[in-house]
Amino acid sequence: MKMAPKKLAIKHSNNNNTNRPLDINDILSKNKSFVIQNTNDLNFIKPRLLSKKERTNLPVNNNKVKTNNKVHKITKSKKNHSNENKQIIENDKNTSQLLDNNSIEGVDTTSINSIKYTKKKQFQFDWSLNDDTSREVDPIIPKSLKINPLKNTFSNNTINISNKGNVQSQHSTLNNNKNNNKNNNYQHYLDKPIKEMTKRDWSLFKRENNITTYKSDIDPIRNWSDYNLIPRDILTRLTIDLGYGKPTPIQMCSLPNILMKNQDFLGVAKTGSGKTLAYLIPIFIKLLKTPSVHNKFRGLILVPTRELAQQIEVEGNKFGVCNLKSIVGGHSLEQINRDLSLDIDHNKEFVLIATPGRLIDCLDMGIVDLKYLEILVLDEADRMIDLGFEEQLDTIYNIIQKTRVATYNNNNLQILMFTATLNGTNISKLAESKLKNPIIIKLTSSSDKPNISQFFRYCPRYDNKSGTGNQYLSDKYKFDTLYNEILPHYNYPIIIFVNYKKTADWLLQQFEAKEEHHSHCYRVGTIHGSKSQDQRERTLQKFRTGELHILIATDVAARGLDIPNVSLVINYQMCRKLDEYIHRIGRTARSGQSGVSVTFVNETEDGQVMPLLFKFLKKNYPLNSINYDKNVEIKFDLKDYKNRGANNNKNMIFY
Ligand SMILES: Nc1ncnc2c1ncn2[C@@H]1O[C@H](COP(=O)(O)OP(=O)(O)OP(=O)(O)O)[C@@H](O)[C@H]1O
Repeated sequence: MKMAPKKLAIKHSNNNNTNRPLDINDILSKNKSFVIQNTNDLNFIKPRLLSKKERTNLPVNNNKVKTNNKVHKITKSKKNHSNENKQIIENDKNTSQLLDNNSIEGVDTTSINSIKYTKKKQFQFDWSLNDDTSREVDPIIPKSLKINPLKNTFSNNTINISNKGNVQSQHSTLNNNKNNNKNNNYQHYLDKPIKEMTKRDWSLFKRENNITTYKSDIDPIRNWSDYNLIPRDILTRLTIDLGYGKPTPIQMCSLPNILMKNQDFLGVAKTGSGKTLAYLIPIFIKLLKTPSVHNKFRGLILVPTRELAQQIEVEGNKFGVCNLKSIVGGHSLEQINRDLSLDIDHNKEFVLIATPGRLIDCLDMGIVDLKYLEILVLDEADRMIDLGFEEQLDTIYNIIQKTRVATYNNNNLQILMFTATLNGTNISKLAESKLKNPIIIKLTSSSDKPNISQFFRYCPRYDNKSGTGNQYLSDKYKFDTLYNEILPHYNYPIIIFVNYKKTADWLLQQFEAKEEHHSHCYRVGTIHGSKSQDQRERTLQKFRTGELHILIATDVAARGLDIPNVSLVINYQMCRKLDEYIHRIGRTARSGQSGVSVTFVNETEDGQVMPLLFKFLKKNYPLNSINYDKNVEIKFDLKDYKNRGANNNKNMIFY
């Protein structure tokens, strides 16, 4: 119910009756003085009920309501300025009353009452307009949240998020928020200079990047330029030439810890997460910072496979700050000797990359010496143990300890280990025996897993009468499934992993046989241990350049190989170890991309490893990334999986 508004006066304003209600002009023209002459004058100020329709048709009144709503809002939001508010309300009230008193009509007094009510009864929140709880400044909400400015429906409220994850506010509202935050001494941790980061900021930052640290009192870097660790030429190479806007989480941790602590280091991070640069950049910086030892290897990187050694050599030499040289099996010692002196700049420091066996040969023959070694990296350390290199690693380590002279740069040999999978006992044995009081960085939370859709396809083993497996029939079924159902849906490059060299060669023949009858042509190559080193290198090079579409490989290609844009990995034969599976599928979905893996399984051949793998995947990967067909569900008892979000599909579609 509302009191009679003064609008009635307007209604009758043309009335010549002397008793007509006065309108505002009359009142103003009477110099704001109104004297009630007789009781009739009072009639129009008597309260009168109005219908809703009448009320909404009253512009004067509506304006008044707006004014009062405004006052109401101000009252609510400015608790910290209550005196000021009081003043505003009082002013507004006075203004209203002034109008009321002068015009008498046009005032909705309930509005004023409501202000009083608001002030008295309504709960006053303990923040002011200057406090901001929006996403842009909330440290708990990850900054990586992408806001598409084009989809922002609030006009002028555009928010740009740069590819480095920095929020740039373009609208005054957000700028105001920032300014206000400054006034309140509050800044998001990514906007702070690194020195001003608090303990809490660091823990939020680490949580956001899935970083777990042990025995490290050095905070990570957030950008390449933090702590001024990286010299200008390396920085230019990283950001301008390679276009790497910011370090990956493992690089954020490895750089400051390795460079500022001079302590041993163990880094565990998923496949394709940039582990190679996580040790190469610190090596470069360390060797550049300290006095040169001409023509001597000051850095050594040990890797399990030849291909990985050569890949690191190529990647590292792109920086142009050190001479990186690789020595691998399959090359004669004469050739290695020759290669070591080719294409080198004597003003730059030397870093050696090697597989353990060949390195021992070269040390024995005096082709290389490690007297001046300052930093040793064991990349894919667990794989080296799996391949039986443990003894060789010990030999190399002993030679280094014996021959190494204490340089003026550094008395300790700094040892770094990197791996994507922590193969329990083996790696901890190695870490214990080789690393002294290491800093350990783990980036292994489930959200940090590569974005791979993993499919499991049941492929039965066909048995002959004697009950032994009919390899031909089994393989034929798999190949037809692969060729007809899966490959047509994917772009190259594609990698097919097998367990045996003979299976690789057989598969190649099947592809070649198909090409005779089909117009579609896959260019396929194989890589395995029985190929000469030269053949292996040429095949890999062709695959990298796109000359080959499909690479059929044994596990020589499972570790570390970085071939961009691999869309699909096939496990034509499931491997025997969980960590090998992780490394194989890790050839796709590298550096933040997504990918697909398809694994052919049956209970006869994979009965031992698959239950363990499914258990592992359930614990460590998002279940909706696991897909399998009905037979896989039955044979491996995956009902529980389905309930929890994995996808089973009778007619599995692999894309
Ligand atoms: N800071 C970065 N920003 C973007 N891309 C990067 C960055 N650092 C490295 N990369 C790219 O990411 C890809 C994967 O890197 P890398 O081969 O070092 O991975 P990895 O962790 O060693 O993988 P694996 O465990 O399989 O050996 C490479 O193509 C590399 O060039």
